[in-house]
Amino acid sequence: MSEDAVKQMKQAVAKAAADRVQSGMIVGLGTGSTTAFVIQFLGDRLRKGELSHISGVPTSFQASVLAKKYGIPLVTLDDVEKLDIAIDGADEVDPAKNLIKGGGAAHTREKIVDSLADQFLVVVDSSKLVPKLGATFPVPVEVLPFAVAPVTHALKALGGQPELRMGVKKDGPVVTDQGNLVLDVKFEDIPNPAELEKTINNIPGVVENGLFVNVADVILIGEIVDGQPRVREMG
Ligand SMILES: O=C[C@H](O)[C@H](O)[C@H](O)COP(=O)(O)O
Repeated sequence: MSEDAVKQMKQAVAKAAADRVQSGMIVGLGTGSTTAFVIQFLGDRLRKGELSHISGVPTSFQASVLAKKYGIPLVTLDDVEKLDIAIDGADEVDPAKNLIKGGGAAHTREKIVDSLADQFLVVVDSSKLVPKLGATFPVPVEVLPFAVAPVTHALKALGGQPELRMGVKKDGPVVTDQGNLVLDVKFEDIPNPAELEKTINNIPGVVENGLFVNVADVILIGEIVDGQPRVREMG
């Protein structure tokens, strides 16, 4: 699939998601290349007067910067108890609507914000659909720097192959918005994602992992059909 085709799929699904937001809503703003388009489209709708009085809860520094750029007023979790909708991307989606997230190291805040929404809407291009979680993507695990060694041992004991995520255009490891590190853990098989999500989070020193089980309400998929971008909802 060409880069241009992937961009078209992301834009199509992002527009469909932004069109579902209504005036007055409190909206969780996800992180990543797909949700960057969502934030841009929400800004466009505000500017055109199609939408008014929305507030965004950003899931990362990136989302916050983009929301400010596109004129979306922001609130924090100190200001609101719940959200009307959260729109977020994913790295993998299985047929049961379970996800792997955290390719941008933002999964900790994303899980908090996404789980507080009345509706958690996931936006992906068709390349993210997998028959089973873990097929193409490792599970990102945010870890306190102090605990990287013991958490690495514990993840190996669970059958995973953890690798410290390294920076691009920055020497040394990726540091999350919370000041922690990320271990990307490849598992040969994830027979029970719900159980693995809980087991990993139970390791002392783990802040949060990127398995999102039973949290997504709606999955919108951008795809190319007969050369044209199209959006469908996972049944
Ligand atoms: O940490 C990042 C997030 O979980 C993203 O939502 C996820 O990595 C998908 O990003 P993208 O839309 O860029 O593929």
